[in-house]
Amino acid sequence: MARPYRSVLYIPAANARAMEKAQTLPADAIIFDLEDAVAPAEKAAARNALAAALANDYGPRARIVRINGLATEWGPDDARFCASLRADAVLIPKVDSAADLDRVAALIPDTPLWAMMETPLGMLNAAQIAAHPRLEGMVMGTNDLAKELNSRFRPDRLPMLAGLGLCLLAAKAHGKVIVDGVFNAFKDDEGLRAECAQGRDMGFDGKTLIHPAQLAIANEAFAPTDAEIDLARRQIDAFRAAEAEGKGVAVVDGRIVENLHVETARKTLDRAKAIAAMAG
Ligand SMILES: CC(C)(COP(=O)(O)OP(=O)(O)OC[C@H]1O[C@@H](n2cnc3c(N)ncnc32)[C@H](O)[C@@H]1OP(=O)(O)O)[C@@H](O)C(=O)NCCC(=O)NCCSC(=O)C[C@H](O)C(=O)O
Ligand SMILES: [Mg+2]
Repeated sequence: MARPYRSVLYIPAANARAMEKAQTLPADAIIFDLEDAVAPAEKAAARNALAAALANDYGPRARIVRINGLATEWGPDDARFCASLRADAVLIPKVDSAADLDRVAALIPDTPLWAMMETPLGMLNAAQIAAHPRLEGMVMGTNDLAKELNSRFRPDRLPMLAGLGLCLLAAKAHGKVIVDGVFNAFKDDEGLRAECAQGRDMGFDGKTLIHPAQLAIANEAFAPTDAEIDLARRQIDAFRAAEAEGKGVAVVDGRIVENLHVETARKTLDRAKAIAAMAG
């Protein structure tokens, strides 16, 4: 992973103050939202505010712009606007199939694309969406998915697990970034911490967030712990020593270490390095 996506903060592009504030917030990435967080009457003004904001310096934070769907009255203008914008990626909402990506790719020839995974059809077509050559990342849209499923919000996210799993498998199969959905109760730190831990355990790269108060929790949850970094170093050293003795297996803390574990250990160290680089 070239850069971390532990914390991916949504900001309504109509909110100039929040966009200014984000230049110094400890977010790995920012989603400047032209879609659901912007009222219909503010769509055009939000585009102008966003163009002005993106002239500013967001440092190492990835700048992702979420457009409206092409089938809406604002989508085509958003796409044309993004074609001339210096953003790191364009995020397309409610992607049902790879054909949805083709349509946006034709209007935005250069910028990497990301897909909101938030419809039942999108879940079922996750593999073809993840395989799209212009796609760089996926974002779970668990609010829209819950709406489409008519499911209830539960702390264990049982109704979401099939969709989360399908998208994770698709993203990992094609080497794409995948970020978990938002936690709506932005004043409930314990609830957020538990949901971040679940997302990290499942294999997500990070979590989308709606408020700056959520950043520290996500950054901690999706970073390797000191214990994981220490273990990774010891596994690499032990395996190297075993190899020097002509063995293919080492033992660390009573557990076997093989080639595949060394690969995971190297990824852990790379991830820690990328996170340290974010801090400057
Ligand atoms: C949820 C909010 C409406 C709360 O706003 P507010 O009441 O203004 O919060 P605070 O007073 O606590 O704000 C304190 C300061 O922090 C700044 N702030 C607030 N939110 C953000 C933000 N997202 N990014 C950057 N800065 C932010 C305020 O400006 C205050 O600053 P200061 O003036 O210095 O005190 C609000 O947080 C909000 O609008 N959040 C984003 C909502 C959003 O983007 N929703 C759409 C994305 S979620 C989604 O669509 C998911 C998906 O599609 C799905 O289907 O699941
Ligand atoms: Mg949504």
